[in-house]
Amino acid sequence: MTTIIRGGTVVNADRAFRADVLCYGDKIVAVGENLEAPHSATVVDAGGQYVIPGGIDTHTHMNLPFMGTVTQDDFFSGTAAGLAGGTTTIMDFVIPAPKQSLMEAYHTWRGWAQKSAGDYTFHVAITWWDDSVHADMGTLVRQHGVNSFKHFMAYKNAIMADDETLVKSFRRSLELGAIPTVHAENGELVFQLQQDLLKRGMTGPSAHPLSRPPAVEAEAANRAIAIAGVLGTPVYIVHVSCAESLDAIARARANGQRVYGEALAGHLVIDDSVYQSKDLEYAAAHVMSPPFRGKHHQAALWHGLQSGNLHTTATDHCTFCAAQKAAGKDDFTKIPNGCGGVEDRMSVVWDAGVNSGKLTPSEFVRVTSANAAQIFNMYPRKGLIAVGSDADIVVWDPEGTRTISAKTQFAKGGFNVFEGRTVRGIPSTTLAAGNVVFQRGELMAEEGAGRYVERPAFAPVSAK
Ligand SMILES: NC(=O)NCCC(=O)O
Ligand SMILES: [Zn+2]
Ligand SMILES: [Zn+2]
Repeated sequence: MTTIIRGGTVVNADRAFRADVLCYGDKIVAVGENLEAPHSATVVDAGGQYVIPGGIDTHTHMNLPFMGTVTQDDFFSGTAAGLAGGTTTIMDFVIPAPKQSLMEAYHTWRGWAQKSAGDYTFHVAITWWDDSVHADMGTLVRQHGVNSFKHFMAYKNAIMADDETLVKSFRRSLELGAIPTVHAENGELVFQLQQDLLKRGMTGPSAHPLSRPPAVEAEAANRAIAIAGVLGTPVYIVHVSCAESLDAIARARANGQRVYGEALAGHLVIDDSVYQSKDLEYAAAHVMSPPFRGKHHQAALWHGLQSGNLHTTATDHCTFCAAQKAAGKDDFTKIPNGCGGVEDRMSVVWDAGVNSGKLTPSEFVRVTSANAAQIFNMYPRKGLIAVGSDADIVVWDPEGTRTISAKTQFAKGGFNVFEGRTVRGIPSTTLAAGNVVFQRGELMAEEGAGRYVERPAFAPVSAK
C-alpha cells in the first residue's frame, strides 16, 4: 500500500522542514518537496500541520496482573488507545513473579501481546536472582531482542529487587550490552511508613502520598545511580516525580555518568491536591507510585525536560476501574497502584509544553519519541521521519482541540486523570506501519496488526 502525506512541515528532533512523505508498505520511501506518487496512493493532506514521528511511550502496563487484580486495558485496547493519541509504539514490562523463570514470563507476555494493534517491545523485570536469571538474561538479549532490564526498588514482599539483585543484574546488563532501569523508591521505607500511618488510623487514600515522600524516591534514585557508577553501567530512572530525584540525575550527569530520566505526563501537570478530595473514589483513582507531587516538583520536571536531564515522556499506563480500586477502601495500601494516559500523553505534553513555549516542536519530538528510540536502540527505525524508517507517522494539528474525558476515550477503566482538560494540539491522522489507523476521531485499529520490536544489544555480545 502506498500513502503520500502532502503539504506538511516534517518535524524531527534535529530540525523542521517543508516536505511530502511517501510511504510504501511499512516504510518511508521518500521525503522531499513535491513528490510524485502513483494514482492509486492514499493521499493525506497535512496542509498547515506538522508531520512527526509516531510517539513512543516508554512505560506502559497492559494486561498486568498486579496487587491481586489485572489491569482493564489489554494489549489491544491499550495500544489502540495509544494510536488514537499518536503513540505508535509502547514499551511494556514483562514482570516475572519471584522465583518464576524469566523465559516463562517472557513467553506469557508475548502471548498476551499478540493482540496488539500498535508496535510493542518489552523491558524485562528482574525480581529475584539465581543462576537461571543470569542465564535467561543472556538468552533474552541474544535471542529475543531485549536490551533493557527493570528493577523495582519498591513493592516489598512482592516484586522488590534487593541490593544483591540490583548489583548482580546491573553487572550482568553491562556484560550483555543492556541498560538497567529502575523504579526508584525505597521499598522498606515505604512499607514502614505505611504501617505507621495505618496504626495512626490513616487508612484512606490521602495517606498514600505520605507513605511515599520525595526523600523515599530520592534515596533510591541516589542508590541506583551510585551502584551504576561503581559498576560503570548506564542507568535509566523511570517515572521521576520529584525535584530531589532530578537533582540526583543532574549531579551524576554533571560528573560524567550516563544516567537517563523519564517523566510521566501525569506528573507534569497533576498535583497532589487530588488526594485531598472528599470523594474517596476520585482520590483512590489517582493512587499511583510515585504519587502526584506538589507544584514545585512539576516545575522542576519541566526544567528537567528543557535542560536535557530528563529525556523521555511516558504514562505508566496501568488502568484499574473503580471496583478494583475499592479493594483498598479500608486500607490505602491495598488500592491497586496505577493510572492511565496512553491516549493523552502526546496532546498533554504538547499543550502544556509547546503551547506554553517550554518546548519547541523539535524538542517535543525529542522527548516523545526520538530520545526513547535512541536510548533503547530502536533508532532510526523509530523516532525519525526519514527514508528507511518505519512509516509510523502522526499528522499533528497544532490548532485542533479536544476536551479529554473518560466518556469519550478509547482506553478502558472508566476514569481519566486528565478529565476536563482541553488540549490544543491533537493528531489528525495516525499511520502505523504505513496504515492509516486513526483519522479525525475515527479509530481503525486492527487487533493483531502490531509487531514485536526487537532491540539489539548496545555492544558486541561476548559474555557467556
Ligand atoms: N506506577 C504504578 O503505580 N503502577 C504501575 C507499576 C509501577 O510502575 O510502579
Ligand atoms: Zn513503577
Ligand atoms: Zn510502571
